[in-house]
Amino acid sequence: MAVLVTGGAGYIGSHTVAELLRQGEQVVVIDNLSTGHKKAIVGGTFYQGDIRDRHVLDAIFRKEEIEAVIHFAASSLVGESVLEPLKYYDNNLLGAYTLLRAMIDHGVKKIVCSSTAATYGEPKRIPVQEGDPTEPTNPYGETKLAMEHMFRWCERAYGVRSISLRYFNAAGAHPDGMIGEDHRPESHLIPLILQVALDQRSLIQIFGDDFPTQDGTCMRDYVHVMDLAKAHWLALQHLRKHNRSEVYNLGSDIGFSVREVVEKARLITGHPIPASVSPRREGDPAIIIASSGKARNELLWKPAYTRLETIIESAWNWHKSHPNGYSE
Ligand SMILES: NC(=O)c1ccc[n+]([C@@H]2O[C@H](COP(=O)([O-])OP(=O)(O)OC[C@H]3O[C@@H](n4cnc5c(N)ncnc54)[C@H](O)[C@@H]3O)[C@@H](O)[C@H]2O)c1
Ligand SMILES: O=c1ccn([C@@H]2O[C@H](COP(=O)(O)OP(=O)(O)O[C@H]3O[C@H](CO)[C@@H](O)[C@H](O)[C@H]3O)[C@@H](O)[C@H]2O)c(=O)[nH]1
Repeated sequence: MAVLVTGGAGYIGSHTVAELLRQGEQVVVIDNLSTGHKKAIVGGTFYQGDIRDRHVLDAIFRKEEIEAVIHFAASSLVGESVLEPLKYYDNNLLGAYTLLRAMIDHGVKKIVCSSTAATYGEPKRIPVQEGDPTEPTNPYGETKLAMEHMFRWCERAYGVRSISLRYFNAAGAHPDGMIGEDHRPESHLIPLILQVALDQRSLIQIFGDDFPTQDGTCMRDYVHVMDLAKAHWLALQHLRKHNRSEVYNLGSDIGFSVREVVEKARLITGHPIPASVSPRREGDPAIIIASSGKARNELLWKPAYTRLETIIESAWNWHKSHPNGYSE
């Protein structure tokens, strides 16, 4: 039996495929390569296709023996989602719906899916726990929350069990140096900062310094992509053993401001990394920091790369050795 990974050519998906293969799982990947890279798929059987295309899904479910699905395929940029909300309803909600419908029709009843800290919006308390209010401040978080709810309703009606993993800010790269982050255009803070360190950009723009935080810049919880990958395998094991739906936060449980991230990157790269302050980016909450105690207790998740220095160093190793990402 195989695990179907949607979005396995993407950043977090490709690291999870590597981890699943290391654990001895059979892997099948579906990806439309809209933001992913064929070179990032380190093994398994690859189908190039769109999860909103029922014919492709039917062909995969008929041909492969799929036991469970790990679902990454989505659009995931906060700023873009404010400018193009319908793209998010289409890809994230219609995508999840079409996938779920196909799973049900083919008798596949386990799914681990990528959710996000953006489901909380501006958290009511820090660190944020899974039972806290979810009030997204952007369409991206809204569509991921709707996806979570859809899975929960389908548990009762069709017996589908889901684990939704709400990741905080993914960063870092595989220690082997074979895969890493390559988004085009890049919009995430750490890779953008490292592009400045590689002299590919002249400066990093800090989106707002008037937030209610210690230095006025947004605070985020950065979690290593290898730790996220491991959590997916643990979640799959949990579903196999307990057959129960759950939601888990996945973060390092420590917050760093944008200025602190820039400062740490200066120390690690030895580059001055010029920065300038520009207006706030719409949809950005001031502070998001996880409480990941539930995942640590129930999934026995033990993140190995929790220090921000280690996370930035690992990303820096990838960017230095692949200055043009997968294009080389
Ligand atoms: N990167 C983060 O910090 C972060 C944080 C929280 C949640 N997430 C979630 O994790 C998941 C993966 O994020 P990522 O950073 O690896 O993104 P990514 O863009 O690198 O990966 C997404 C992959 O899905 C594919 N894809 C997109 N739409 C598709 C479709 N309709 N059919 C088939 N393939 C499709 C893309 O080609 C890409 O390979 C997303 O669901 C995202 O919302 C990411
Ligand atoms: O050039 C930049 C880019 C980002 N930021 C700031 O840096 C922080 C992190 O931004 P970014 O790396 O774009 O991540 P987020 O917008 O926090 O979103 C990420 O983290 C979320 C979970 O917290 C996920 O849901 C999203 O998919 C993922 O893109 C935010 O405060 C941004 O305003 C800047 O100041 N300048």
